[in-house]
This record gives sequence, structure tokens and C-alpha cells, in this order.
Amino acid sequence: MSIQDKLGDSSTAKLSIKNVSKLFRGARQTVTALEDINLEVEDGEFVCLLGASGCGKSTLLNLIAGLEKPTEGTIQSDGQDITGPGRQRMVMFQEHALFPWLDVIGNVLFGLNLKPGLTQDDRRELAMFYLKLVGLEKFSQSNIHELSGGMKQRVALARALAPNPQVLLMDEPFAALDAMTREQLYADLQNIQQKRRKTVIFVTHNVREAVCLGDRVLLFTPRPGRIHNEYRITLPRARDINDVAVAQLASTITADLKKHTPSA
Ligand SMILES: Nc1ncnc2c1ncn2[C@@H]1O[C@H](COP(=O)(O)OP(=O)(O)OP(=O)(O)O)[C@@H](O)[C@H]1O
Repeated sequence: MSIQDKLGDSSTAKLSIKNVSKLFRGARQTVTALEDINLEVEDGEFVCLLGASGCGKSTLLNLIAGLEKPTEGTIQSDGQDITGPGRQRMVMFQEHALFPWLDVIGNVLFGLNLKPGLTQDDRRELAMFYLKLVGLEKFSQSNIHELSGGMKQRVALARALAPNPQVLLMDEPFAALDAMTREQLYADLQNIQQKRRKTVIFVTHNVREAVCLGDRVLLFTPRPGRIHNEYRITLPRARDINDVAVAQLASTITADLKKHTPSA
């Protein structure tokens, strides 16, 4: 079996979110985190969620991941209700959440243990393919504590991609990194998306980052979170975050966001 066969088709899924609201009921108060969210995401589309802190972006990501259930409404992936977490939807967080007791390849292999029908050699070959994709093939035997923050996020990305999920859910994955490292990862992520296209939902506070990466950028109102506007980003790829066109569009979107953020 060739590596192409083992990788499988680069699978994507269409997401359909209908009339979704999410309430968190506490002992003293109920928080409406999301209200009446309607969203269709196409196969292989890269959608960025932007909005003030607390507007429900992570909550929406967790609902799509199946980690939380909507209070009202439905969420479907390729026509199937999402009822819980599954290996077709992998989540990547701001903090890398790697296993420090495993080396780099051990972390990527961990994700592959969920994938049936592969020999141990197949899994190693696949893990190396994804480490190469994120530029870390020379670090496969390294310990996690030996890596920089950017390298750790690359391992986390390889681990999330390795089981070939249809949907990648990214919650501010680059927020803790320095600007130079982030810029490199923007280029890498666009390159990877070209090679192994996924449906991506990407939460960020960084408007330029959203414009640089997204096919579409959704703007949320502060609590309760609602989608108040969306921008289709048609700038040619690969995009550079320092490009004038990216900066101009980002400033238009920032002005729009500020209109809906009382304290801004
Ligand atoms: N498990 C929970 N229990 C109670 N309230 C919650 C829970 N998760 C989120 N919330 C509340 O729901 C609202 C939305 O939170 P969420 O984390 O989704 O926002 P966010 O837009 O991702 O914020 P940030 O940009 O700061 O990460 C907040 O008021 C938050 O306190």
C-alpha cells in the first residue's frame, strides 16, 4: 500500500448549524452564550470567527466538536447530527496540550491509534509524513520540553491532522506565539491547507490573521453571541499578513467590529 493509499482522500465535511442557542445555567445566573446562530460551512472552507472576548466563539467551536450540546437548534456534519466528539472533528487549542511523557512522534502516533486498519509500520510512516508536512521530521525523537512554542504547535497540528479528520477546529492556536513564529505558521498552514484540504473553523482575536487565513470571516456581537456580519475574503493566495490589501481589509473589519463592541 502506498503512502497515498494510507493517507486516504483529503476528506472534508459540510457543516450545517441551524437556530443554535447555548445557555449555561449556573446556581445564581444563566448566561446566554450564543443566540440563534445559523451557519452553513462548505466542504473545505476555512472560516474564521472574530469577536470580543466572551461572545461565544469557543462555545460554538465546542458545540461543533461535540464537547457541548446546544440548548436549542441542530448542528450537522454532512447531514448527520453531531452527538458527541469524534475523530472526524479534531480540535487544536491555544495551549499545545501535548503529552510530555511521549516524544514528538509518540504524540503524533497517539492520534493515529484511533485509526483502524493500519499496521504499526503504516502508523509510523503516516506520522512521519505529517511531521514532514509541518517541517519537523528531524525532531521526531525529541522530547516535548526541548521544543520551542512554535514547534510544539506544529506537533499539535500534525497530531490533529494525522487521523485525517474532515473538520479541523482551531481555538486561537497561534495566540501564545511571537509574531515571527506566527508569520511562519500562517505560511505553513496555507501551504498545508493546499495539500491536505480540511473544513476549518478558526477562532481568533487577530483581525489580520483572520483575513490572511480565512475564506470567510464571521463577526460576532458581544454576549449573547450572534453573527452580525460576514466577509468573503477573495484576495489571492498564498497571502502575506504584511500585505497592504490584507491590512486594508483588516482595518475595515476592525471598524465594523468596534461598532458592535460597546467598550471599544
Ligand atoms: N462551561 C461554562 N459554564 C458557564 N459559562 C460558560 C461556560 N463556557 C463559557 N461560558 C460563558 O459563555 C460566554 C461565552 O464564552 P466563550 O468562551 O465561548 O467566549 P469567547 O468568545 O470564546 O471568549 P474569549 O475570546 O475570551 O476566549 C462567556 O460569558 C463565558 O463565561
